[in-house]
Amino acid sequence: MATMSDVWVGLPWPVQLIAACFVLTATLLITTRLNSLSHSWPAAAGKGHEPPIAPYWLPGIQHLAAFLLDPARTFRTTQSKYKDSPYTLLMGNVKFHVFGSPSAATHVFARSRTFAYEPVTMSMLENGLDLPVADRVHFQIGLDRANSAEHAKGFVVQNHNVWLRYLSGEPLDDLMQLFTRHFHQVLEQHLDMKTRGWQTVDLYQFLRKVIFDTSVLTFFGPRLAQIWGPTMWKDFCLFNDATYIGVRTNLAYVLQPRAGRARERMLRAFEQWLTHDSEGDWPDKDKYWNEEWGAKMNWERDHLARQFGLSLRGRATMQASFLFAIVLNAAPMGSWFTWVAASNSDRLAKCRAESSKFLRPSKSSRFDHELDIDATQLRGSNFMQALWKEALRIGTAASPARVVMEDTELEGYVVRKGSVILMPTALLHHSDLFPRADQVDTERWTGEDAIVQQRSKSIRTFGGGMGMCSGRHAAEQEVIGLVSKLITLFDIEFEDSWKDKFHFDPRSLGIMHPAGPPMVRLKRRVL
Ligand code: HEM
Repeated sequence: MATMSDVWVGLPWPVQLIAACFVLTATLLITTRLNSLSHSWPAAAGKGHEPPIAPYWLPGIQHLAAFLLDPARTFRTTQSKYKDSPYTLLMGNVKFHVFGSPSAATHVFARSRTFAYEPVTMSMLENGLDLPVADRVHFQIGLDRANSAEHAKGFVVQNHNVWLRYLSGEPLDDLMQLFTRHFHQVLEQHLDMKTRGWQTVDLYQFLRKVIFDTSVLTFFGPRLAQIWGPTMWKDFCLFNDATYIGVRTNLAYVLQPRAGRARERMLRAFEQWLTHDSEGDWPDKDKYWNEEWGAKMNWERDHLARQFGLSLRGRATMQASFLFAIVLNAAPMGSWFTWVAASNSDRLAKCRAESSKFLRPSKSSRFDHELDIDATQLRGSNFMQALWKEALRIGTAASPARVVMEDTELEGYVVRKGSVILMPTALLHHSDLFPRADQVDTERWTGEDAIVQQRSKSIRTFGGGMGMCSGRHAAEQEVIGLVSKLITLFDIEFEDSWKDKFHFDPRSLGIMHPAGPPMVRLKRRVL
């Protein structure tokens, strides 16, 4: 009778090779899984343990592949195994502790020395935008935190404060009025505003382009598009689309050379844009905007960057990172918020009624469709605010991250220096505080009771603490204003497959973009 070894010897060598590889791989995977299982048992809080490590199969890569493929599903399925306890995902041997409770997020965001956001920004600038090595020192933590005088703080904090100053209050209202004027001008270029017939568009791509063109003109003035040239839009899309992986590793632009070249063209355009009269003062006659710089904050940020001695490429990176921040999320939010407002007839009727309170025909006679926004009335519209919160809650994929700077305790668990705290909105926005969490329900946000406040504290679309999105008020005015105008000016019909459901692509950095084109038909309304 033939033994196993006789059978093995009788096999052709390619089959032997495949079988040997299979056995080796299976052994490696099973050993890794068994080894990881031994660290994965839930540990009680207050006993000096780190959050348990969720089991994994792949050595080295650990949870990275699952996380990149579908972060929200990875967070939710793993959380369901650990009930209310935090847990740890390992990616490239770095520990990412996942905390899904609003109280943990509040604690972390309030302690920016222990849980730092600078390394997160640095990763984006280093990987996504290839910040020159010599400039990186200005983004490292520890240079400035102890100083209280503004001029003695480091670049990151001073730069953040410039954003805060210009993206709130009067400077923001001024900028948003300009945004509104530019929006009408850009809309004319993308839709036939004269016809009363139906026009079909891919809502996402259409709004993405409208928001991009309007933002470039409003925030950077007309020179940037002239310098960048005809490849501007394509370059930005190539760069933006590669950046899901690109914020994590610069390899994304090596493996996708077209995206790498597009990024290079973008940075060169910004370099050239910066080399005009850049040593000069801000002219007294221009309040918050001029054609050279667009928004005054760009001039002020560049002034700061020059004071700190950043290279020309470093300064270009700073400006490009702002372009990325203003378009990345506002564009998908535009199409998703349109769907939230217009896909349901009750909501649409309410939105139109509310919009009529803060939109008014423009005094300018440029376009018959031009509407001005009363920002104070907009902020006071409870219904629009509730709808905005629901849209942020459901549409966000982001997981704000902070790097642990010293060994400490969080919610009774030990977290060690060098590990990362992740606070996924996939958990925070879908907790028990939000029954039927996948459905848009503005009623969740009515009343002043404690539960509404608790819900508000759970919404972390804009992050929190020192790294919190400085453009959150701008985003709110911009997107609510733009969508209100769209539903006021047009009847909107979604294609059948989008009527009842918006299909999200979970592989998104902040707000989820749609999976596939949400086709809509638009027809001018008689106002
Ligand atoms: C719905 C749209 C938007 C979303 C969801 C969003 C979200 C975010 C998030 C999550 C961060 C990082 C926060 C953290 O790590 O804790 C961020 C940073 C930032 N965002 Fe936004 N953003 C949006 C629109 C905008 C707009 C329109 C602007 C500007 C006009 C803007 C300007 C910025 C800036 C400047 C930062 C960096 C803040 C800093 O490091 O000081 N964002 N944003």
